Amino acid sequence: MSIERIGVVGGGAWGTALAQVAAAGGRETLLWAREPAVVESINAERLNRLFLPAVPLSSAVRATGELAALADCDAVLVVTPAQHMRAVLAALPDTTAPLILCSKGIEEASGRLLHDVAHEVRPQAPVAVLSGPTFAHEVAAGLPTAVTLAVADPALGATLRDRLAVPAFRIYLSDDVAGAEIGGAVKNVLAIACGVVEGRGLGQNARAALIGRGFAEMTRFGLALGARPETLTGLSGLGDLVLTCSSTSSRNYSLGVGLGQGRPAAELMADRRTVAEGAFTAPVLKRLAEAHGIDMPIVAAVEALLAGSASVDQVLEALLSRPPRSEHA
Ligand SMILES: NC(=O)c1ccc[n+]([C@@H]2O[C@H](COP(=O)([O-])OP(=O)(O)OC[C@H]3O[C@@H](n4cnc5c(N)ncnc54)[C@H](O)[C@@H]3O)[C@@H](O)[C@H]2O)c1
Ligand SMILES: O=P(O)(O)OC[C@H](O)CO
Repeated sequence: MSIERIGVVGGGAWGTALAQVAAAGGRETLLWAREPAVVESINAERLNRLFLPAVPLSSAVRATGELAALADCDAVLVVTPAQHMRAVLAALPDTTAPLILCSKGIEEASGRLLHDVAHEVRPQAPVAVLSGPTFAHEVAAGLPTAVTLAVADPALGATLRDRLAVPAFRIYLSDDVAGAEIGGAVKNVLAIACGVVEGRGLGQNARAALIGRGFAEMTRFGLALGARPETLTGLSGLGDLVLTCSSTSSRNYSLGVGLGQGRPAAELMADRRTVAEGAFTAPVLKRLAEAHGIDMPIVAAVEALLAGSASVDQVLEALLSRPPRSEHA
């Protein structure tokens, strides 16, 4: 199987950065963007003025507002916000090209992981997941980055890796598709919690404690849903958790900082153009954890803050007054 022409669905920061990677070496890459202003600024100025304004784009990246234009792509990177993925996949032209899901989240209405959504909507297409510690602006600027590419078929994985990898964008293969997705979805919720710690001035010990205990929650949830431990300790799990929990470059962490400063979630979410996926993942993750009998108190605290059903001081009090337990229980 030869993969030359890559399509990218989603002209936000991450879709644009991935289009830049796919266009390395001057190979034509077609980016579908929902906003006509994004299509226009990429084609006319080589810039995505709305979502990634600081990085000049390769002339091999071409933008379109028509999903039908992706019909003859050999592979399609899907980079919409998680809650819109089903609708956009359903609107894609009839293609059996591999779909590489690059979004991080869980579908709120169904509780399904995104690769399950993709299999349901596009049963003929092979599905892969690309995830890991990746701030879009750094990838687009060519800074060194490593990711997990998870796909059931190792031959397809190798073909996709060989087409997409460049020296500064290292791709590690895995066949643990669910595991790669779970790390990326859960870390966004935990990053909100770490932002709250900063916003409320709780200190760096507290942030490290949240990363450690948050990782315990990610591990419990992941193992219950069939993820492998080495996936959760790898790039798409612990690697991404560390990145997102320690930088205001993260939209999720920044949202948490605002919550920690006592600003209401509704105010912080209003008029947001960019997506903080953890805000949509938290309620469905809490629901799934309860349904599976998995203890996830940090996730529950973030959900309560976002829903406005508890204050920062109340969730802090609840977390600190939990009965002592074994670290490994
Ligand atoms: N930005 C990053 O550094 C980064 C890195 C890795 C993964 N991701 C993931 O990639 C996904 C996309 O994030 P992003 O950062 O590229 O987005 P963004 O925040 O830069 O932009 C928002 C995106 O949402 C799209 N959108 C809004 N309403 C829509 C609708 N109704 N239907 C379809 N699309 C709609 C916009 O067109 C735009 O592409 C998210 O799941 C995110 O977690 C982002
Ligand atoms: O800005 P965030 O919080 O969506 O994080 C971006 C990436 O997922 C980091 O890997």
